[in-house]
Amino acid sequence: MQNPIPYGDLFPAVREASAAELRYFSEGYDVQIKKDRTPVTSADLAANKILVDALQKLYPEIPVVSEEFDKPNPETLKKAFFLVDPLDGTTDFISGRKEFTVNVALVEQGKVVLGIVAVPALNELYYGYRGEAFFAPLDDAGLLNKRTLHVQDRYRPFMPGRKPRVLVSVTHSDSCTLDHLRKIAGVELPVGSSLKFLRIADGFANYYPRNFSLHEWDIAAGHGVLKAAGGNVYCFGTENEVGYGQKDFVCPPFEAY
Ligand SMILES: Nc1ncnc2c1ncn2[C@@H]1O[C@H](COP(=O)(O)O)[C@@H](OP(=O)(O)O)[C@H]1O
Ligand SMILES: [Mg+2]
Repeated sequence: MQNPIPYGDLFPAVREASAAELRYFSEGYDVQIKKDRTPVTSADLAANKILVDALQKLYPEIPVVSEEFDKPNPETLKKAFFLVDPLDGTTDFISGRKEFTVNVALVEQGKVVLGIVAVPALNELYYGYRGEAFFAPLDDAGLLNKRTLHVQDRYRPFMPGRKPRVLVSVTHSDSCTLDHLRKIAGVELPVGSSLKFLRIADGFANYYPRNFSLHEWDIAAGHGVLKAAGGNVYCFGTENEVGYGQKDFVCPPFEAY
């Protein structure tokens, strides 16, 4: 295990990136379509610059991988690296929905150890590091009103007699996840972005299956918070925790609970 990281030093940059996104959200922004045919806005790029600059200044020895920045060969990232998604839920953002997030995770030896997720338009900040997770209002700069997050419900997939509260994407669906949701027959709760992981950590829901590959930056920070709160994210249909630094930063289908 590496030395503990003073992750609180990152909160000012997370707040600054959040404030920038809110300005674009209310005042307008440009949208471009990337090579992978997903959208990126001027808000994604502005937040990305704030976060990447801060990470490189604060922790010059730790490489940064970001959806909107650098995607080195994962094999060069043996020890530790940051995974950043400056604006997860870009489609929600463009639709005027408030469920978009700022995401920073730290991966050590292939496992997520730190997750920081801000939800600018809902004034929420979640963070978790090595077994301790917290919620605080995002504008509570002194963290005077932080509270501990700990999952209460030990739900596991297909528990007999249980009808889970299941998180589903608002904007993306795929046939494999839809088939699985039909089998589960739970109460479906549409929530945008990486906020879904936090809605398990805060007890609103208990299960988030995705039988489809996303990118590691989409899930790492939410995973970090959920894991520190006592939950976890597993490769779909297994009890193996999702790891990071895989080829092209593509993560496997997963279940969070
Ligand atoms: N079918 C799909 N194709 C491409 N990207 C997808 C996808 N489904 C989900 N994603 C990615 O997953 C992220 C969260 O989506 P969701 O709200 O559906 O959980 C989005 O990240 P970004 O907004 O950072 O691009 C989106 O790009
Ligand atoms: Mg994303």
